[in-house]
Amino acid sequence: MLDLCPEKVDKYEEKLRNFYTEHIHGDEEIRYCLEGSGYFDVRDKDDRWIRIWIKPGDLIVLPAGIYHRSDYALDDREEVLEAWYMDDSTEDQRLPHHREPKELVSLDKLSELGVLSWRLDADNYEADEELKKIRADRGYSYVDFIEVCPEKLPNYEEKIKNFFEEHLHTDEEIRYCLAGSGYFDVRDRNDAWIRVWVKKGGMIVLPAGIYHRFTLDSNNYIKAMRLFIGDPIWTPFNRPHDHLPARKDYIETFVQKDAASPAVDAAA
Ligand SMILES: CSCCC(=O)/C(O)=C/O
Ligand SMILES: [Fe+2]
Ligand code: NI
Repeated sequence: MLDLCPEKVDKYEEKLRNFYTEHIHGDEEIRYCLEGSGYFDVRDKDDRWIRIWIKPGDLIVLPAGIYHRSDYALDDREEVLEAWYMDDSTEDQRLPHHREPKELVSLDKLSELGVLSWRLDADNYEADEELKKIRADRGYSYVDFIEVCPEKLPNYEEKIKNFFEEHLHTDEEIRYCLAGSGYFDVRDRNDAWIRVWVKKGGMIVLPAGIYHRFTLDSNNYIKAMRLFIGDPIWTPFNRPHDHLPARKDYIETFVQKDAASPAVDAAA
């Protein structure tokens, strides 16, 4: 019997984190919910998450070998933002490119690279008080919208190609996904690619000076809000542009500062 609450379980937070880390077992996982509720997430054959809500009286059997995780009270950003280390394959950029076995990266680890994230209510972005507060706190005075698909984006092919060229900006890149999804790839401290999957409701900030790129995923569509402090500058500086002050500042703030920490080092 497992009574999962902070009062009754030792190292409650750590347990929750472990439950929520994607994993498999060699045997069936059988759970019967007596009180409270929780989520079991399982992967479908296309590697998408299916969320199952279990409530009192529900019995669930996960077969041996299925990738899954369970969520009882966790950071709900992870429903719309996932990150992992990429493999080295040059196959279709719109595929997930997980390593084998998968190496997931937590949102806390991303924040150590300066990549910030929120989960917001994308169906209510016009009246959303949380978005208003983020904008006020961070000075995001400018807003526009971009839809990445051949019908809506002028010079679609050229733009798609440019987005996927590794580059940096001299200002933050702030994107809030209102529909669809896409991959923002960022370099870690060892220059390994971390793929950040941003889905509807996910908002990310890439700090000035971080090398990154963007691609659609296999759903081939994203609608995003673009935010900016003041008048927007979208100029990408393709790698290498290491002499730019924004790059030097990034290195000083997020690479050298914690160089001894293995937290977001691919080699760790
Ligand atoms: C979904 S926004 C398109 C990508 C973009 O604007 C950019 O700058 C990528 O680095
Ligand atoms: Fe960019
Ligand atoms: Ni399990």
